[in-house]
Amino acid sequence: MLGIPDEMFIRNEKIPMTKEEIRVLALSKAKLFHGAKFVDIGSGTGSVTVEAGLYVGSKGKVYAIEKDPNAVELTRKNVEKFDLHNVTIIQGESPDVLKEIREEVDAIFVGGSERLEDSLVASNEILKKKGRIVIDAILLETAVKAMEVLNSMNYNPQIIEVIIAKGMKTSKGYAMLSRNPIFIVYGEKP
Ligand SMILES: C[S@@+](CC[C@H](N)C(=O)[O-])C[C@H]1O[C@@H](n2cnc3c(N)ncnc32)[C@H](O)[C@@H]1O
Repeated sequence: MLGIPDEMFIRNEKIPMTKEEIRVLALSKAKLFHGAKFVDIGSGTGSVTVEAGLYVGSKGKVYAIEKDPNAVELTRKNVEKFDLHNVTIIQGESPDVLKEIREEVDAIFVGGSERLEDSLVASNEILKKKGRIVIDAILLETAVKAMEVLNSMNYNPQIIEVIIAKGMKTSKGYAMLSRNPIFIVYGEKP
């Protein structure tokens, strides 16, 4: 079951989190399954890592890659909070540290888009055939770049724009608060 409420994670206002509804969509586009091997590039708070770790279960595996030491610590705390034992946290920058993953994986999520093109090209090296890459982008330029690179690798990329508002209870009723509009780009390795 996907969709852990955001409130259940330990958070840090300086580290932006992929929101609950976006995680559900992104991981469904990744075609995650029980036993899958998954990579989270730019794990930040660890919300996607935790969600994926719970979903793939004890026979699956999650690699969380994060360059910011504070975010690495936060990922570690959330992995511990959810008592996960199938997560390997790798501190460092993608694509440099992707070579530390010495097996093929089923899906890769890119939530940290610095050095995007190089990360996607290196991701292709460790992804199984028919495996999926999913990129979460706030900027239009990031989404366009992701589409271009996936196209050049024959991944037949798709893109969706997600606009969600969540109800917040006030004294007068529910106010619908906007979640950041976001692009999700995804494609499958031929
Ligand atoms: C939007 S935030 C985190 C989103 C994360 N999915 C979450 O739910 O918390 C993006 C993170 O990616 C990291 N990042 C960006 N580019 C990266 C790269 N090339 N390699 C590793 N980490 C990266 C940043 O340090 C930041 O913590």
